[in-house]
Amino acid sequence: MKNIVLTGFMGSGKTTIGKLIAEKLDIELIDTDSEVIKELGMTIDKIFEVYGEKKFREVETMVIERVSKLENVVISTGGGVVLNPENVKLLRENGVIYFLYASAESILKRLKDDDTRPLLKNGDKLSNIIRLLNMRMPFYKNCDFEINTDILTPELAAEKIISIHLAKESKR
Ligand SMILES: Nc1ncnc2c1ncn2[C@@H]1O[C@H](COP(=O)(O)OP(=O)(O)O)[C@@H](O)[C@H]1O
Ligand SMILES: O=C(O)C1=C[C@@H](OP(=O)(O)O)[C@@H](O)[C@H](O)C1
Repeated sequence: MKNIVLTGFMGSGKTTIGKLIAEKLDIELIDTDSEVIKELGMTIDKIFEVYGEKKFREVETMVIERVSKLENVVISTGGGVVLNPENVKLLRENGVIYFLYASAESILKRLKDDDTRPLLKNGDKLSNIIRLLNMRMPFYKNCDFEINTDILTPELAAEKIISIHLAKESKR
């Protein structure tokens, strides 16, 4: 089976929905943020503080080079992965890319009390979300399928992705 690759903004539900899909299909879940954390031995927040975003992106691409060679897995990516066309190209080789849409208001609600996302830390959270979301939308829209998480629970979003994916697989 081709990999199920989840993309979308911070708080769009990639980790939550990725876990549900992996459980339901009984396949492995790879989380690129967790792989970067393992690689550098510190939290994402600390990586940004100590090494800066550029180094984080380099290691993130190194991780994607490795995990995109796998098959039959769910890959939950960091929200900035789609910004590098090389990452998208690699992930598409063995996978189908699902964009999890969430509005700025939903993202704010979900991440209101979260302080683990360094890009949302300085300044007003909603302004940061709107600015980044607008800038990134063309990159997210370039994915293969869009799932609106504003109107679906994680459970229903997982089921929808599975049904699209299995239907696509049966036609291969
Ligand atoms: N479809 C959804 N509806 C409501 N809340 C959601 C949904 N998807 C995720 N959440 C909540 O949003 C928060 C962030 O989700 P998470 O899976 O960590 O996002 P990501 O991995 O994309 O950054 C979690 O508290 C999660 O329970
Ligand atoms: O959007 C981004 O640029 C980032 C999203 C984060 O992952 P989540 O989308 O899982 O929060 C993490 O990779 C890092 O903080 C950068």
